[in-house]
Amino acid sequence: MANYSVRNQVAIISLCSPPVNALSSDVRRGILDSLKKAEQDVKVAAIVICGEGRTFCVGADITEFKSEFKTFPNLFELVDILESSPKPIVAAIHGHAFGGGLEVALACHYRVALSSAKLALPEVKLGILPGAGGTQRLPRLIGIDSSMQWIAFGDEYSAQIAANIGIIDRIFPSNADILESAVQYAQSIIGKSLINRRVSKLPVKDASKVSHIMEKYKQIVGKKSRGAIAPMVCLEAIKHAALLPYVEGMKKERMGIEALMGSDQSKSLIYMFFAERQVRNWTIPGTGINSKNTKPIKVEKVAVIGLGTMGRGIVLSLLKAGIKHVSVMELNKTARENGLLFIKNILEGYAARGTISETQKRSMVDALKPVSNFEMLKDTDLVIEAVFESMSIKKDIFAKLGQVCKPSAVLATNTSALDVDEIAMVTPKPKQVVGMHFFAPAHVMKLLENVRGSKSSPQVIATAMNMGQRMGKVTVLVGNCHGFVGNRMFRHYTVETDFMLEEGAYPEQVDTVLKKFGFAMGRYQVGDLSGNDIGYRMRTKFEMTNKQQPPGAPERERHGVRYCPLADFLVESGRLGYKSDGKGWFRYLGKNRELTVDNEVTSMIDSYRRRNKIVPRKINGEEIIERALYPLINEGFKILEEGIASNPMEIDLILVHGYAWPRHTGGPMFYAHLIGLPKILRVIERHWNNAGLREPHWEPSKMLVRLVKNHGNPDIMSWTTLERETVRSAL
Ligand SMILES: CC/C=C\CC(=O)SCCNC(=O)CCNC(=O)[C@H](O)C(C)(C)COP(=O)(O)OP(=O)(O)OC[C@H]1O[C@@H](n2cnc3c(N)ncnc32)[C@H](O)[C@@H]1OP(=O)(O)O
Repeated sequence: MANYSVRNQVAIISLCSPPVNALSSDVRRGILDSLKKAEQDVKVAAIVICGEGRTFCVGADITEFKSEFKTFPNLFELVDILESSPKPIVAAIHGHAFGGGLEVALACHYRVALSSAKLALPEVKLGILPGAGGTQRLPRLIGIDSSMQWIAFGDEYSAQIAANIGIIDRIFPSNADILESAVQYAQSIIGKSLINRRVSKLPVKDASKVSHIMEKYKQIVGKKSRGAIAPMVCLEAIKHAALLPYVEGMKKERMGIEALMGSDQSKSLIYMFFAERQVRNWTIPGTGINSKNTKPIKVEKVAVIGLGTMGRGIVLSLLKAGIKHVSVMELNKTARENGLLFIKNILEGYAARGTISETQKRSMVDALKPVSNFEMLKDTDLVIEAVFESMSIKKDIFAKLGQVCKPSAVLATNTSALDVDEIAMVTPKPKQVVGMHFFAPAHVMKLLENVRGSKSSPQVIATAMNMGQRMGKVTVLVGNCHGFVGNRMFRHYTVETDFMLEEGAYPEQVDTVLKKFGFAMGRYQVGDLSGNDIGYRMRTKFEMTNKQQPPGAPERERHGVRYCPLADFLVESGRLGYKSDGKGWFRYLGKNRELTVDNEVTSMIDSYRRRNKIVPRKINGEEIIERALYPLINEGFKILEEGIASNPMEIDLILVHGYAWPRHTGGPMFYAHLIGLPKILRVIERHWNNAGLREPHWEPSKMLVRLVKNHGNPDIMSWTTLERETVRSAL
């Protein structure tokens, strides 16, 4: 709803829909009714629209998208009504003016804001476009170029930046009373002509350059938002602002939003939006323990052990989260010095770019406390171990931590696959131990996969979850198993793509198909970037690599299971990827490290096929997608079945934020839901029937089988409940 009052000739319409004043049908109706009152009241000479509570307005109510066009006034009707008001309207912005909220502001005749306010048209991130005149009004205020930048990427901007380019007319200090300031501002413009204040009537300044600007953004969008439809539709709509009169441009905008709203990509992105919020409410399956009934312990002092790539990133994440005491322990002198230098340089960079102030930078540097022995960690609240991935080294460290740390200290390991329970058992209090699996570089990557050991106490889990949220991470709680959720699922992707190389595909073909699907890089380029030796080291642990096999051992089999040694050959011939002189699955040439196909790799694959009498066959894009992605989805169902993840959203967040799975498909589980579970199962069963135990990753998940058998293609939100009911009724 919207509240209405009048103060000294100024009518105040305040949006009131906690927590973020989304423009639900009630709020839109409230604005319209209040506007009518203000227009009819002869004592009112100007109008202020503001938001109650913490924010101005975050835009359309996403939960009402299905009925957005049905109830009067919808948003695009409302903005035109506002702009045509004969009385001047001032938008008073604090907090956020996002999406439809900014579009309402653009329809007002003046916009004032607190310096702390943030503005954005982020609709593209929901797979739609600003459908309430945003694509037509913004170019008339700030030009085509800036509008494309704002709308096609949906990023937020400070009120000051918005003022610099002409969106905001007056900025007030962040501690000012926004309503009071806006009312005074409104009084100052009473009686002024509105002729140049109706944005839809203004010309687009750089309209003549539209084709050139459009080309520039098409290129950027093509690279940055691979496979996403909405950014291109946004660009098209903005182009129409330059080429058509406002009314015609609005028709095009409307066609754009009608095409996008309800599309699979938009559904996926909205699902992601809610998943990122839902995941804060963690739960331990089957126990009744959850974020609502468990409190974290207070964490003031944190320690990080190990200053390698992971440790450095974790320290930076802690500093950014405002932790005022971060002990860092690295016994290797060179690694310690390099690590500290790296951290300080990054902080310098943040300060130089204005991401943090000089004062903040100084206090972050002051918070760093290098320590040289375990004794010095005795009053630390949380220790995060980030040393080399070796069980014996980690056990050594945890045994020492168990002796010196206070009993309430939370002891976390940043392992990416090792058994958290085994590590915990060397301490006197295994319930204090938890996994905190960061992703490299930890100060950049948004994902934190927290691992609950079988003994981890609820309070310890709550502390790790809370710390992740303080660091601004998408923090997902998972159970303890080899590789946890992400690495466990992703392994099948690499295994199966390598099988396709054996059978007839080439790395460039596989990567092209995966990039078309939406991955920023294909499986083989990723291998080259992160280093093909990482997987090799892992396979070495299980004695699987080519070199470890005795003479005469079958080349394509390990422990009775199908195996492809091509990745081993690559590493054993020194092709680790970017870092080995630009040689990996591909060759990276020149200053820009241009990716090129390398005949040496092609020959290696060809001769391997000949040696093993494999007759290559044509593998099409559909097969590549199914075989690369469906085993991973199958594993996702096994993870749900085992209670390693509590719901599909958690799995999707992990794959999207940690493994660059394209966000606009909603993650593997949502993608499966869009494709339809019966089809997914059919393909999995076909492979399983052909390969059997030689390819165990194709063994269908029992949960998937049960869901399809009992419910066909149930809604993703009901999967875990239906599974629980089925299992319970079978007992
Ligand atoms: C014709 C179509 C025309 C226009 C289309 C649009 O306007 S589409 C909407 C465009 N706006 C957005 O995409 C903004 C989405 N919201 C955000 O990005 C963040 O909420 C924001 C504004 C940065 C604030 O972040 P903060 O961390 O402060 O809050 P949080 O995200 O936790 O949100 C609090 C609760 O509000 C719910 N919510 C937020 N935005 C909306 C929305 N637009 N519609 C409905 N609900 C919204 C959010 O889910 C949180 O709910 P909770 O139950 O507490 O988890």
